[in-house]
Amino acid sequence: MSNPYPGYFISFEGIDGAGKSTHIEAFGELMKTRYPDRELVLTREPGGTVLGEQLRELLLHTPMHLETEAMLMFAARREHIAQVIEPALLAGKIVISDRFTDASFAYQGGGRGLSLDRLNHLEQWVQGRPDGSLLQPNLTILFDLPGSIAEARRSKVRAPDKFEQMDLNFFEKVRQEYLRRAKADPQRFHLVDATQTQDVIWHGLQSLEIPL
Ligand SMILES: Nc1ncnc2c1ncn2[C@@H]1O[C@H](COP(=O)(O)OP(=O)(O)OP(=O)(O)O)[C@@H](O)[C@H]1O
Ligand SMILES: Cc1cn([C@H]2C[C@H](O)[C@@H](COP(=O)(O)O)O2)c(=O)[nH]c1=O
Repeated sequence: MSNPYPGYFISFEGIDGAGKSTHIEAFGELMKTRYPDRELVLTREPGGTVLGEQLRELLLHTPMHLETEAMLMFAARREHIAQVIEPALLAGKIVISDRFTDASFAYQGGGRGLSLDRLNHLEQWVQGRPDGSLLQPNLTILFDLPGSIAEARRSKVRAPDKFEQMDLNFFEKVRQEYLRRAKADPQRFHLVDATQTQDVIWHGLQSLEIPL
């Protein structure tokens, strides 16, 4: 079901190091140029609110039970939706989020092995609307990259957080769950072959049709 909001919601997804952050701001600028009448909200998960950023600190640096981790991801998301995403969409804005619920299915589900049933329940709770539909991005841009290439790219830039310390097998499972979800919902997902050069990827993003 399509979103009933006048705004438009885009999420960027992919395993750590796939190249989302490299492109997200430029993509936001592109949206501003293309749709000057629309305000843009650039945000991220976990995060996007004061509480969400505090939860992000905990989630990225503190070991915890898998179910605690999943519930905190969704708690941060609930706050994000209530304070940022839904008001912006109701006001007709374009929202671009660096990650959303697909990340929970990919990381806590595919990567760590939490049952998809549990995640579906949390998703219903947090994103369910009175008419029974779910708040979902209109478009999800998935940067797909083998874990080994992402690992090499990551190691050049920064000290790893809790997730980035996971091994290749973890990231391959995360990647496969992202790909499974993309295959199950081809209308929402746009798959980017992130092995390509930044220029080629950027060119592809520029020619993406956004039905606004
Ligand atoms: N197409 C590309 N080819 C080669 N290197 C790239 C490409 N895209 C991004 N990089 C480099 O890879 C590194 C990781 O990119 P980036 O930070 O954008 O990944 P990310 O998906 O946002 O990761 P995270 O989710 O962990 O924040 C950066 O050093 C970036 O310059
Ligand atoms: C939303 C969300 C995120 N994660 C993980 C994925 C990443 O490793 C970090 C966020 O770091 P980034 O540099 O901003 O990409 O959090 C997760 O495991 N589950 C989620 O729902």
